[in-house]
Amino acid sequence: MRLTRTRGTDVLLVDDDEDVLESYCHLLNLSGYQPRGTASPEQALALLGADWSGVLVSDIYMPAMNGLDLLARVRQIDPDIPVILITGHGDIPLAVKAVKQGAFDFLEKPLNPEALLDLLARALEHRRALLTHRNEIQAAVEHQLIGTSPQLVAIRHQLNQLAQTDKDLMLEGEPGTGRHTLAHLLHGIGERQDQPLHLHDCAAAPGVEQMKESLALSHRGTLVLQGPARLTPECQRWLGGYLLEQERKGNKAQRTIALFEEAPEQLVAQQVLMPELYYYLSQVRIKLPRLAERSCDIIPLFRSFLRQGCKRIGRAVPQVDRAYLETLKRHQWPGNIRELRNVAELYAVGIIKLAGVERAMPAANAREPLDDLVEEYEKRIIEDTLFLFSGRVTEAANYLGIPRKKLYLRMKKHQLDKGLFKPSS
Ligand SMILES: Nc1ncnc2c1ncn2[C@@H]1O[C@H](COP(=O)(O)OP(=O)(O)OP(=O)(O)O)[C@@H](O)[C@H]1O
Repeated sequence: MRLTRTRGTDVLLVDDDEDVLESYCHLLNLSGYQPRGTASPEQALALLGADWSGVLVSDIYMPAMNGLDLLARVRQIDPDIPVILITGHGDIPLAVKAVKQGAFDFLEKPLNPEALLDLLARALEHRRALLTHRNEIQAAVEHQLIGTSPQLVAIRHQLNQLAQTDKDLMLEGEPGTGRHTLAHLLHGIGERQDQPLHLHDCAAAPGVEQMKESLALSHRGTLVLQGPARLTPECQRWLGGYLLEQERKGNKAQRTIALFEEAPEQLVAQQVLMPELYYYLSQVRIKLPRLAERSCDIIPLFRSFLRQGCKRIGRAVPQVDRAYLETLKRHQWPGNIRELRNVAELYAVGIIKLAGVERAMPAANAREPLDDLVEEYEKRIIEDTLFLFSGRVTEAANYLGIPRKKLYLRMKKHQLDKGLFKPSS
């Protein structure tokens, strides 16, 4: 019996006895399956891929490769391909060993056809549900993380894999590089998605008792630690012990994601991050690059934020000239993606930043006296910025690069009330 590919095949059978293969295939064909059989485990392995939606059924005793070795090799291709092993009559210890090593289940010889069909139906359903879930995760990650740089592609891949585990981890990166975005995304695509995500500001709540409160608030969900090096040494040691204990126990009370702004190794060297907490958290780590280090993502991000900004205020997406896009690419982006988002949102409301000197969109009407135009322009910029920061004057002043007091004076001159820009609740 020769195999060419697994497409269209939902059950792959492996047995060194060709007659047995024939009879299994016959039974499965009659039951509506699309089986393929092979006497060669190597050939079966060559046919499998990580996205195959079928089930592998194999004899455990074969001269070329025993079923347990075949199982281990299948798990290297995709640990979730269901493998059903056929054991000798009464060989329960071996069957139990196979299940411990990841087999979906086992059946004893002589095979009971009904039991085989029943088990196959369950295994296929399980596999299909798992692949659907995997695809959903992938789609969510693709949709929410914009960018095609090699760094971002690697991060997406890491996220897809992490979403299928319950591992605690550390996320390192400068502010604005997307640490909170990744933490929320991981929570949203993982098994704890229906439970709370709780943010713990370690500088504001550094003690053990405060940590215990946050652990209770994130029970069954996700705890995001913002800057764990700001916790007291006592709290860090306590937390390190708690997390380790939870991991040993299995079935953790919550998943913990620690966000770092500085390199954790440096914090350990400075003796502000306790080694026990560092070693525990550093088992899984994702490093987010600065935006300037992945410049090919700048334009797609800008365009996406611009589209979102325009949609929110109900304006058509404006044309962006090439020279301006070049300016964006050359900028160093000390505030990373957050800064880019602000620039794109200002662009959406008509303010062009970063073009060497800030300039407005070409004036539609230049017949008024210059002073009036300048006044009008200043008022519009202040309005737009207040709109962008939802009436938060300090942030708007920082953005415009003027002292808060000066902004208040200009707001008074133009009779602008910050309350008008606050989102209505
Ligand atoms: N890959 C990405 N694709 C699209 N948007 C992103 C991406 N990464 C981050 N963002 C957006 O950039 C902004 C900043 O991201 P985020 O808040 O996650 O950064 P951060 O590193 O946690 O910094 P901060 O602590 O300042 O919030 C957010 O508006 C977020 O939606």
